[in-house]
Amino acid sequence: MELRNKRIDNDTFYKERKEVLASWPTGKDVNFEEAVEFQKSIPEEKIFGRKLAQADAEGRTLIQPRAGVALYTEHIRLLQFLEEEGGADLLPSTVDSYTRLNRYHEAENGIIKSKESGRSMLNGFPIVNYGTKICRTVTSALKNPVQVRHGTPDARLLTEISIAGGFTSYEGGGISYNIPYSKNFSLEKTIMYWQYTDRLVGMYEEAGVSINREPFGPLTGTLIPPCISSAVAVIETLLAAEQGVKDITVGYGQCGNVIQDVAAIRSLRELTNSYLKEYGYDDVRVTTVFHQWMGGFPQDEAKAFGVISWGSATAALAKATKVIVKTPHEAMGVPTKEANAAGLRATKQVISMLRDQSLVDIPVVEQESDIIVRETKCILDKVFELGKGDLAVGTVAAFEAGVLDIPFAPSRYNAGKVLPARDDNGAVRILDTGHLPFTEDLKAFHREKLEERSRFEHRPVSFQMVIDDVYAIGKGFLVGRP
Ligand SMILES: CC[C@H]1O[C@@H](n2cnc3c(N)ncnc32)[C@H](O)[C@@H]1O
Repeated sequence: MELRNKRIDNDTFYKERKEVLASWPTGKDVNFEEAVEFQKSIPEEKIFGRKLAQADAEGRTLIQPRAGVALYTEHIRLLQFLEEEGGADLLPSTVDSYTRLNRYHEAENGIIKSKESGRSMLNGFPIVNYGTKICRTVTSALKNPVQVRHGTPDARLLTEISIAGGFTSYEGGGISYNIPYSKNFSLEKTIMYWQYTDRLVGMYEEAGVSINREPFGPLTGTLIPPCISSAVAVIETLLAAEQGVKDITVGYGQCGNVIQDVAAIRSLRELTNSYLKEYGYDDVRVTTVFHQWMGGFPQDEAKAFGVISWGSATAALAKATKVIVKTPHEAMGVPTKEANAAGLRATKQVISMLRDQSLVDIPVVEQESDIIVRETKCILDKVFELGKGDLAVGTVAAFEAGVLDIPFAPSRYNAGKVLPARDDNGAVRILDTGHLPFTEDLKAFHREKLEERSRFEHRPVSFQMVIDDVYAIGKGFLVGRP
């Protein structure tokens, strides 16, 4: 089948679905009509998109951790602890790395070793191996809505079992779970795999079951200019909407300059709504998610709480619908449930104290937001042009041409020519625009911002600034000063 941004027809979908459900034994337990009935039996307060919509309407920021362990009994205990002791408003199930690569045999071994050793030998929850019934045991044991978080280029079977298993939200996308995560995975293939995922969500929507979808905003989490993460988020939103998805949360990873971060959330919401409207998807609900600092973390737990609180404050001041919470064990690896709950409590404390304040409409944020909107439109207009109007085809062509280019991404399909560096206030600017289709005035804006830093530091604008900014975090700073 050729790549096209077109709703997958039923015959094609059902033919592919047979192969997908046969790709691991637990796939045979998935029955769409039965799963629809199960999803309809889930209480209102556990429907992910409903809770997001309510918070958005009230201008509140919900808190959500990442969490996942190998044994499902332990996973239930972990998630119950995070909602009881951590105060999580929304729950995750972070999937293990083997499952993300469709290596279910190794995930199976991980479960066995975990049972033998009494500790989690996987870095997440292996949804495919457990299958529908056990997933329902997990999701039914919790008070709050539960979302599947992962990083899977071919997530078709994972989607089937996740939704049948009672999860009411699903993260990821054909670009955001490929380019930042994989080296050799064909972008064309992952876009098509994620069209399958979104078509399945669309079919649940048509059957009266609303599943929230969340493209992965942070991408590589390293100095990502807001216009690049916004362009990817809008593309994945439009591709999902074409398949019938009606409930979308677009995301962004904290970069560190508060004005720019607040502007990034403001412009992301504006861009997503305007592009949905422009392309005729008038009935898609849009919310936003802010990811706390995705860069390196200090080992010292008190310092880590400082980073967590800073991300919490920015999320609150940006009026993000939800914030993804880090833990004081971030520098070490998979956190204990206690550390995870502590990160949540610190976050809720800051979010609550700042709930009556906002920076969204202050002039400097509006100015920064306008820049991001103009930059993102330059990119997206070129993507549509390269695709001769077809967004999916245009996306593949845009990566080939370097029009879409994600800094520090491992994928061979990524040009890797765009070089970001921080300006004198720590905002992420673009030192080398590569093949980004920016207008001259936008290029001049970035050059001038970096010249300001150059004058302050008495050194030329150079690649050394990029290196210094990457290493600055480890020294507890944002801007890598000489
Ligand atoms: C996107 C990367 C983020 O996911 C986090 N992460 C990955 N696996 C788990 C896990 N199993 N439990 C908690 N956090 C996790 C990791 O610490 C990092 O902050």
